Amino acid sequence: MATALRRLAKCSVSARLLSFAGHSRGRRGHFARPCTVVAQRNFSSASTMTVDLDSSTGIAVMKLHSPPVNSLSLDFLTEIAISLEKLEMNKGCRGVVVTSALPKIFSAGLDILEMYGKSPERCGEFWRAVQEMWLKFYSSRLVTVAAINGSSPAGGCLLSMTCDYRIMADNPRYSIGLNETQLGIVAPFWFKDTMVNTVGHRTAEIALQLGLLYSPQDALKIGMVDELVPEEKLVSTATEAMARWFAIPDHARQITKSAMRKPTIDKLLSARETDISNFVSFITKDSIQKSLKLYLENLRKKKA
Ligand SMILES: CC/C=C\C/C=C\C/C=C\CCC/C=C/C(=O)SCCNC(=O)CCNC(=O)[C@H](O)C(C)(C)COP(=O)(O)OP(=O)(O)OC[C@H]1O[C@@H](n2cnc3c(N)ncnc32)[C@H](O)[C@@H]1OP(=O)(O)O
Repeated sequence: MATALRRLAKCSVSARLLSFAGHSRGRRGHFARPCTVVAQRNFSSASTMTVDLDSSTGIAVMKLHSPPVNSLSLDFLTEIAISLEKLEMNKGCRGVVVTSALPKIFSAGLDILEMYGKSPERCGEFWRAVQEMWLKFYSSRLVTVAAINGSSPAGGCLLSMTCDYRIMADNPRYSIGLNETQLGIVAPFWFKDTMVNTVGHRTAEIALQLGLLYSPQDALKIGMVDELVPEEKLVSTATEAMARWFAIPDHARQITKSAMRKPTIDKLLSARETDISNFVSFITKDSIQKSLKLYLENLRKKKA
């Protein structure tokens, strides 16, 4: 623990985030390199991720480790966003591979327990963290590659779709997609926009309404993921893929990325508070709370 805190302090950064979308604020500095950041929930619980930056390649690997299913709670979302921000501020870092340290699951999506039985204030705080994570990843100056080594429903799929490139383990037991409607909830406009930007309007229309979860093969067919590989080759393939992106001058790639994504980012930035109040009033409705309760019960029954 003491070692982890010391490493965290050593890696602490303070630089203005080089964000071409212009919405992020930060501090100036750099990591000691090579560097392992062990993010600690409340600085006292088990680690929720590791971030290893290889200073010789400029590639960081962010491994999510929040058992049992990497569900995205307020704390975990905040850790993820802060970790990306630290990498952004490190001039030695050019790209990040996001993957899971858990077997069979990339991320189970947003933590349903953050949306069930919580006060409106807490729901609002949670939703702001979801927005923040999306904004940071979608606008990142870094090359971002998702190495999807397990199932990735809803918010997990969203996280992967914020990346520049997605490689998934070719295992028919895994699935990926925005399945919100299956829970009786609705993917907000910026989840929808990210999906449309990834797979196109018609495919997104069908997938979102039906809350479809795709096998890796089907996800490849619709363009939700870009490549399938055997699981053991996932991280090495991601590192190789990164080389193609690194071959392009950073400024040209970043400006192009911004041109592609800025309208979608600006849409959320200009409606952030309204989006939070829409979420809070939607999620705290009795009928929606009942749907979430039922969904949670079914998850538990499935296990029993
Ligand atoms: C008018 C309105 C207009 C606009 C709307 C405005 C606003 C928008 C409103 C809402 C938007 C919300 C967007 C939501 C996004 C989401 O991400 S919701 C989460 C969706 N996720 C899922 O559906 C995944 C559910 N989980 C699973 O399918 C499986 O757990 C798994 C495939 C991921 C893993 O399977 P297994 O390995 O078999 O593991 P278990 O199922 O046994 O699970 C272990 C343990 O974990 C708990 N759990 C699983 N997922 C979650 C989760 N997402 N959150 C919290 N907890 C989760 C599960 O219940 C088990 O718990 P225990 O039984 O051990 O206590």
